[in-house]
Amino acid sequence: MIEVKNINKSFGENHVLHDFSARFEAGKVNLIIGQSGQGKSVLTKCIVGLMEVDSGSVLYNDRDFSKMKRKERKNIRKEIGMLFQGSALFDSMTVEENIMFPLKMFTDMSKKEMLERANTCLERVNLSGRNKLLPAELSGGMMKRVAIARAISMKPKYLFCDEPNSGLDPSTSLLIDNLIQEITYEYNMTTVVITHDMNSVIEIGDHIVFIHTGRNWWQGTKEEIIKTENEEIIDFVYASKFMKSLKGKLG
Ligand SMILES: Nc1ncnc2c1ncn2[C@@H]1O[C@H](COP(=O)(O)OP(=O)(O)OP(=O)(O)O)[C@@H](O)[C@H]1O
Repeated sequence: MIEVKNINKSFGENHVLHDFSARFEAGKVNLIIGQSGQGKSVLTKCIVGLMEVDSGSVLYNDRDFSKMKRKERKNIRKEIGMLFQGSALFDSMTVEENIMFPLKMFTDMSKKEMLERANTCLERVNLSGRNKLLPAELSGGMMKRVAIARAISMKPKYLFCDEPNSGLDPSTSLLIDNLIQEITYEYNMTTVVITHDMNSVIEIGDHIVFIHTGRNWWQGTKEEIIKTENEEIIDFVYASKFMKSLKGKLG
């Protein structure tokens, strides 16, 4: 579980996060949604320690990240898997080498152990036997699956996904969403997904945090978001007049 308590973050005069608090539970897909520029990326960077908060705290299973020394932070980072926008695979490395990269960096596993782990992860994302392919030989959906395999190679407790569906067609997006959901439940991970994709919200949103003006404006489940009368959410979810006209029918 990750708990964010009263975070404030400013850049000069620009006060981006205002007393932001939220809980992201283990074994759940937690979504952070909101319009552009509302603070989703800044919040996520503060949580994973890529940015320092001005005040407030971030707790990983009750361990206060902001009070930790460098070494302790490093240990927490080993427990975090990251799935970046656009997959961010190393072009010159094969599928297998990409997946083994974090293992080489952060563990003292033998080559044989790393290969075994890479094969297990590849199997989990339905890409068994594709070990020797280069990223250029993969489709966008396959690249994303390799990136997921790499993200879970260290058996993370926490998984962060930044716009996992960007650039994918609707059916491939659904496959990726389902895979993220399945591995979250299977490994009891605390998964945090930043997304603009309403299909993802409806498909996998166990817990949804809607960020608006840098505040935790609304939170709830996928069932609740469809029914809410919160004006800002309605504007976000049903962005067009056409979608607004469907609202009653969907609810
Ligand atoms: N490194 C930075 N230095 C200064 N200001 C920043 C920095 N990073 C973000 N900001 C500001 O913080 C605010 C929130 O940005 P953020 O990237 O978190 O928005 P977002 O909700 O993730 O938007 P998008 O959906 O477009 O990615 C913006 O006003 C942005 O200009």
